Amino acid sequence: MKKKVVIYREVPEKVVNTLMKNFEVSYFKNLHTNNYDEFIKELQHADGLLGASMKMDKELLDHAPQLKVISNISVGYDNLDLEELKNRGIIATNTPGVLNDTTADTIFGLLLATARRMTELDHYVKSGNWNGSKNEDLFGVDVHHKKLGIIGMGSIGQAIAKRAHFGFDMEILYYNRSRKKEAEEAFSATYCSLDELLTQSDFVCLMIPHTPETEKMIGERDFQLMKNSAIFINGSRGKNVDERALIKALQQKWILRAGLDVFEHEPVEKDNPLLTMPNVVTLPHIGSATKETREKMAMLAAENLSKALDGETPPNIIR
Ligand SMILES: NC(=O)C1=CN([C@@H]2O[C@H](COP(=O)(O)OP(=O)(O)OC[C@H]3O[C@@H](n4cnc5c(N)ncnc54)[C@H](O)[C@@H]3O)[C@@H](O)[C@H]2O)C=CC1
Ligand SMILES: O=C(O)C(=O)CO
Repeated sequence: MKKKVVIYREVPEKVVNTLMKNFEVSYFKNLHTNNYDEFIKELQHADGLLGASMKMDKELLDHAPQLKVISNISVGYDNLDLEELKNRGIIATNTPGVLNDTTADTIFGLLLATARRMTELDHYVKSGNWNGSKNEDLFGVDVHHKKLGIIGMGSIGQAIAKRAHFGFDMEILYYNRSRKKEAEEAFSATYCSLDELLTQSDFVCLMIPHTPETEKMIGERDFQLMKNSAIFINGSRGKNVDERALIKALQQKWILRAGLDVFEHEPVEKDNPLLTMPNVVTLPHIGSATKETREKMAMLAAENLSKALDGETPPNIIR
């Protein structure tokens, strides 16, 4: 009898077709309140689960007694309760590497858009306000030759550093759990303490995973340490930042602007004050979301899942 796989996210047709060759597949392209009960029913017999960002905790896992693998279509795995999975003997996998360049492009683009006020100016032109010469109140700040502080010099942090160093002549500071000699050699990056990074950087870019240790890692004290001219970019997870402190920092002008791809609650609440601040550029957690990269991620996730169910070692086991 074929093993059963449940997919709870939209994936390219070719991923579904590949999995259907070897497994019985239940595909929930759009999981919502109307089909959630059906999804829970399917979990009862699932051997593998493929998707992204759904919280996999004790309560959900109780509905999946024969589950052997959870394959995340993401590099971040803060949706998984790893301790609980370990206790149940469930393998977890993720999709590192294939999204580095795409995510770095998005986050660097967000940095540029925030510094040069591109969304504000787009609105200015489209709403017919461009009537004559442009005053200083529309000017942005330079990115090139400035100091970029990267918190989390992992794979994506390094792809951002590459763009900053080679494309924009930026000086790079970084803070990480351990030193990254390869980044020091490749991008002349300087390792420093978090406080040094915060006080010296013109741009602070957060690219760290969300763990209990990094929960609200950047808070009121950290924003106060930053320059009043600093631009804060979060491309990691919203929960790494104390969002109330960020709002206060922007309102009190402790920092100049922020570019955010991620929020404490996603989708972000419609009445979140960040959404009405002209000095904030927002994106809907879209860092890795290009057609090509999402396809690569889904294919890799399918490979991880297939290998685990076939009793082989998947390439990207989370340990
Ligand atoms: N906005 C988006 O669409 C995306 C967001 N992400 C987020 O970016 C994160 C980073 O991704 P990668 O660079 O691929 O991961 P990675 O594992 O290659 O890099 C993370 C770095 O953070 C460091 N680190 C971890 N905990 C730390 C701590 N407590 N203190 C200091 N350093 C610490 C690690 O040593 C590592 O160098 C993901 O976990 C995910 O949350 C990833 C992809 C897309
Ligand atoms: O991969 C991740 O962790 C994301 O946030 C989306 O690609």
